[in-house]
Amino acid sequence: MTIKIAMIGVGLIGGSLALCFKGKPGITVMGYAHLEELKDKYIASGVVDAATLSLEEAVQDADFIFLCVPVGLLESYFEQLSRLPLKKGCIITDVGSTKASIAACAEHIRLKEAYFIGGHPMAGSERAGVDAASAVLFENAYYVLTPSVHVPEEAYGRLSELLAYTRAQIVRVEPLLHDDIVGAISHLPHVIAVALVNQVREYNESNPLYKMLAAGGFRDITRIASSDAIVWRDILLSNREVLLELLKDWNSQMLSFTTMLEQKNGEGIEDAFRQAREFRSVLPERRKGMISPLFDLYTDVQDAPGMIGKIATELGTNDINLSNLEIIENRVDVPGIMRLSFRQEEDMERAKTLLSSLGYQVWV
Ligand SMILES: NC(=O)c1ccc[n+]([C@@H]2O[C@H](COP(=O)([O-])OP(=O)(O)OC[C@H]3O[C@@H](n4cnc5c(N)ncnc54)[C@H](O)[C@@H]3O)[C@@H](O)[C@H]2O)c1
Ligand SMILES: O=C(O)C(=O)C[C@]1(C(=O)O)C=C[C@@H](O)C=C1
Repeated sequence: MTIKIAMIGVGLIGGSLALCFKGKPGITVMGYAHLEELKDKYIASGVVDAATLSLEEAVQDADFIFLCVPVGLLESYFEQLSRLPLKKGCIITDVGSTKASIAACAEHIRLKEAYFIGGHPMAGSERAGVDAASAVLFENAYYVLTPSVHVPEEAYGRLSELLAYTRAQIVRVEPLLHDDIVGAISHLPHVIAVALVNQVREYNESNPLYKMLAAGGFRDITRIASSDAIVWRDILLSNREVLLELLKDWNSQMLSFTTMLEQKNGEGIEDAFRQAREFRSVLPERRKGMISPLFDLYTDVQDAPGMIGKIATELGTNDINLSNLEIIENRVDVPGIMRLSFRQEEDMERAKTLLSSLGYQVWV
């Protein structure tokens, strides 16, 4: 039996899903591109089996259709699909970071022979486009599905079964609840990161020392400020009402810090840090693999040509799986100058033993 999957939008998320499915038994992945140059790029990058500029051709006889475009385009694509001949029992799903608006749209435009199941993989990155796609992006991440009451269990089961290729863990959530929660843990943090970077950017205009001294703390909290402008414009506008409430609460949090500082309330500040640390320490372990390697090792290496290659070769020769290697430009917050990241703790331990035995100073 063959399964045809149509990916509408083959960027970071669509491309990563395509990579999870492509080459699996009986599966063919067809990408839809709205621009000629993208069609060629999707094919050249090897992320899909085939690509087309025709939406009709992309979805013809498809068993699954994934809408992986910015949230602001979801409803228009859903509407176009509802007018096209689709295979009986076809499942349309999306990956949008908000779920209420597309759920309402699917409620309004009832499909005849197909089913809609909203989806949202809780993994991503600040990068965009097919070049950023990765087959391991969703590994161990949660993948939210928001089926309406009209979706038969059989269809939900078929989609869940396909998504097993992502190695993500499926979780079922109501669309409105999804938007409340994801608003707080994803959308608000993006707003805060962007606002913070822009605040510092303005200070930096009068003194470039700001940029120069920006260390780990600033980088840690602002990575997501580099996210794609169009994707995030759409997410924020789609979850506007939730965000307006969240921002009110955020302003209260800021006001509380202002008051504590005005009143020199050290105890209050300590409490705030302690409570935050306690809550953060019980968050589930970092789940996704691509940009958040689990086990980091730091080593001090001489600034000499070939050092990186030498270390990488030693690890490779000893069958130690290195996930990422980074030269740290700013050393204030970490002990070494090279960060080696491993997906397996065992690999990290073996690397530590090996590099120590070769005379490198190593910190975990
Ligand atoms: N970035 C993340 O971390 C993340 C995580 C989970 C879900 N999402 C959601 O995934 C969806 C895609 O985001 P992404 O991060 O993959 O963005 P992306 O920019 O990497 O990919 C978007 C894709 O849509 C295509 N596209 C743009 N306009 C189009 C149009 N008019 N018609 C057809 N295709 C068009 C782009 O060419 C690109 O291939 C969004 O809905 C986003 O909310 C993003
Ligand atoms: O890790 C990141 O860079 C992300 O922004 C991923 C992230 C998030 O906020 O956690 C962003 C958007 C999503 O819809 C899901 C996940």
